[in-house]
Amino acid sequence: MLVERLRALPTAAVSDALDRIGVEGALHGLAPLSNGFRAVGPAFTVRYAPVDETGAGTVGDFLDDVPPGAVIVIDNAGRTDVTVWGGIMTEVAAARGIAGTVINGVCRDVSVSLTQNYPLFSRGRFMRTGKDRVRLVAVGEPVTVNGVEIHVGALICADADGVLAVPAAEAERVVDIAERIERVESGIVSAARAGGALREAREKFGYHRLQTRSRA
Ligand SMILES: O=C([O-])CC(=O)C(=O)O
Ligand SMILES: [Mg+2]
Repeated sequence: MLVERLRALPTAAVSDALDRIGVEGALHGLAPLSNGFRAVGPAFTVRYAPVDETGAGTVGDFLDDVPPGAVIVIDNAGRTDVTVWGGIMTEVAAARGIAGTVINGVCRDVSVSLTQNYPLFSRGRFMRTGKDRVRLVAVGEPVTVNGVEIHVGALICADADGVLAVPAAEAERVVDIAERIERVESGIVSAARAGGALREAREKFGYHRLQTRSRA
């Protein structure tokens, strides 16, 4: 299954595979709260906006609608001054088998995520709540993070290096290419460890052009 194959791949190889087919999927500026965090699964998208004149707004009630195995992608327009995720949400998401949460913004109650080993990826951490400050404006609609459009069902792949969104229609091709890149890179390391020159191993295996755009 595609999600399982993706789970075995580092984001670095998947990113190179996206480069190779000319698709933008890397979400610049997002990082895990802990280097051990890894999350792979179909995106469940959510978007927030600042509260309007009614002042009514809150954080997180959509969680009851998220299926197990999904990766929640929250777009709060990159805001770092108010949270859109916290400890209660972490506890509930972890208990329900949600694969992780990616936030174009910040979260709080970080220690709960670390204790629960629940994978969170964000622009950072901050304690001031989004309650009364943001309102949910879309669930299940495409969101755009740093120019990358993410649709529901795009495969999210996140690890210590950061977060990628792979469009569902390209996922099989991307996984095939990324697996090949991993095999080639292993071959280079083996050849260099066996005493060969790194320069020669890279040349022989075509390292410099693994990620180069190709129509083949
Ligand atoms: O206000 C928030 O960011 C939500 C929060 O603390 C929680 O879910 O525990
Ligand atoms: Mg809290």
